[in-house]
Amino acid sequence: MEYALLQDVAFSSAPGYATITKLQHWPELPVSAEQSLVSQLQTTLDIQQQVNIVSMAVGKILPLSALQLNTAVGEFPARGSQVAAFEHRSMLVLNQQCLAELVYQSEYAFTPMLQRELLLLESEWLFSLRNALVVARLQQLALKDTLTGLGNRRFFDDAIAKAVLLAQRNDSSCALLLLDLDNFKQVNDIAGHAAGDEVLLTVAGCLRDTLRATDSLFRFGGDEFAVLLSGQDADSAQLVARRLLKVINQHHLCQQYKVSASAGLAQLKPDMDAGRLFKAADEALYDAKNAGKSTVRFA
Ligand SMILES: Nc1nc2c(ncn2[C@@H]2O[C@H](COP(=O)(O)OP(=O)(O)OP(=O)(O)O)[C@@H](O)[C@H]2O)c(=O)[nH]1
Repeated sequence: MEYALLQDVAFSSAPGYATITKLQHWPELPVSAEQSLVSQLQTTLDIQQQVNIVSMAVGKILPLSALQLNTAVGEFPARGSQVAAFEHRSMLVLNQQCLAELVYQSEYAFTPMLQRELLLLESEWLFSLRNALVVARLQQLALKDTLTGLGNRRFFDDAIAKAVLLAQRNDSSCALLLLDLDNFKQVNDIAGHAAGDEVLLTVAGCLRDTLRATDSLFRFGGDEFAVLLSGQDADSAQLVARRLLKVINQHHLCQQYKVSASAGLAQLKPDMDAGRLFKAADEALYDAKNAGKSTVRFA
């Protein structure tokens, strides 16, 4: 079970450099200096914390300016990292599986002897890192729609609650757009489930390409999608909604299958909580469907 999941965490491509921040803010770690690196790493399954532990250990070998772990589940710079003159990259491999890439930066050159020391240190990390990657991957999977990779309903429930709280605290805008495809069922009925999946992937692609923040996109299952808009995007939500519908409705695959999208849009008002915002958008979507589909209605 564990090893099958590991296929998922395989590092497929080497990401680029990450943004790095200042050295003096490196935090104190809640582990004693006497503990071995392995036992320190075993205290946490959090990748970021493991990176911070390793960066402290590397700091005892050489004056380190930056450390970043690049994985299939994200990039993890050690807090306090800053760009330096010399860089050394190392692939972390366990049982012939590439777990991650580790990027070191220092104002001092990485001599062959230093590289050997770093290799020894890396070897102490591999099992803890493998376990942390599996956990991170499972957490990601639990929040993602398997077909499109968009956030799922569980992710959405959490995200809308946070977005509403944030908007209320900052006195900023927040809007919710609910989309439902029109005539989607017939794609499955006429062209088969695979063609239906292709249409759903196409719509997800249209949403991704049209919107900036992909983490505000969700699929609830079936042919229902949600878009959470915050700040300036929420202020121009009507424009965004019309643009999204246009992109979907004009896509050649949607036209081929005569699929379009209907949408309901609601803006957060002072007396609303997340539940009421959702209800308002849902009612607007219902109105859009009743109005003959392929249109957007505003709450
Ligand atoms: N291909 C595919 N179909 C799915 C998936 N999930 C749900 N469906 C199908 O999506 C359809 C959604 O039904 P409806 O929303 O009633 O279909 P519709 O034709 O768009 O109805 P209107 O919204 O009234 O236009 C059902 O036939 C489901 O079986 C999926 O992951 N892949």
